[in-house]
Amino acid sequence: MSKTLLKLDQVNTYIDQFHILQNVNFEVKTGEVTVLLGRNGAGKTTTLRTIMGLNNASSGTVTFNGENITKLPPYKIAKRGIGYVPEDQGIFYDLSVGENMRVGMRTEDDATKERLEWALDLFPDLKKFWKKPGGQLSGGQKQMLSIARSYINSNDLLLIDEPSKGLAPVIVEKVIESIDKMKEQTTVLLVEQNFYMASKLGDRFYILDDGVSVHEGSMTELEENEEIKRKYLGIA
Ligand SMILES: Nc1ncnc2c1ncn2[C@@H]1O[C@H](COP(=O)(O)OP(=O)(O)OP(=O)(O)O)[C@@H](O)[C@H]1O
Repeated sequence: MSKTLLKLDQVNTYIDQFHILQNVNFEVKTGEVTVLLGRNGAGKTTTLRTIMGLNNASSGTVTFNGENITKLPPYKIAKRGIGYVPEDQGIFYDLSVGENMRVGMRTEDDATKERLEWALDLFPDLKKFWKKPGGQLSGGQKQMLSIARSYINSNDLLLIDEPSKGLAPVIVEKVIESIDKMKEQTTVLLVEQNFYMASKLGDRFYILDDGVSVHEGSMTELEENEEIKRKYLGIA
């Protein structure tokens, strides 16, 4: 059995007066890709933001690598080894591709440079447009920059929010290929509405419905369960 890297235990998060996450429980195991699924507004992004400390859990515990990180500020959580690729990608539009990468670097040691080389081999467009402003990249290139930037630090866990959003099928394939390569080295928690991508990459799944974790299991079990797919994901 692989080790639990991240655990959410009875997590509740409010945004203003709205009770968004309601006793959310789930685990991410080292070396796996865990996919968080659910309809629009189910609370997937809020879950990632709560893990990163960008939304505060009002009760419950987030444990990472055996440490309670629930009350830590976001920069400390990032330093513990969690990379975040937000839904809006978080690109600095006026900075070049190279500057966006350097801003994201925790250190510039040899290991980081090696990871940067690896990421640029994976996404040759980033090398090609190294000096181009981030704002001028295509949607797919911005997604690649955001993923590559999270990868160059030595993180134990990457949180990736809907990487397929707005991308053409051919670019979705490219993003799948890149996450597939990254998962050999980093554990991933993926939020994804594109079931094709989720099933290609995922080992385990959790479904959120109205802020409540309602189902979990192996991705193979979900692929075969037409009822759950229809009820919570609106497919099949
Ligand atoms: N800043 C905010 N202020 C008020 N309500 C918010 C805010 N951010 C999120 N919400 C609400 O929280 C709920 C969960 O939103 P969240 O973005 O986590 O869902 P999601 O599952 O990621 O949805 P999607 O798949 O559409 O991105 C929604 O009802 C949303 O309207």
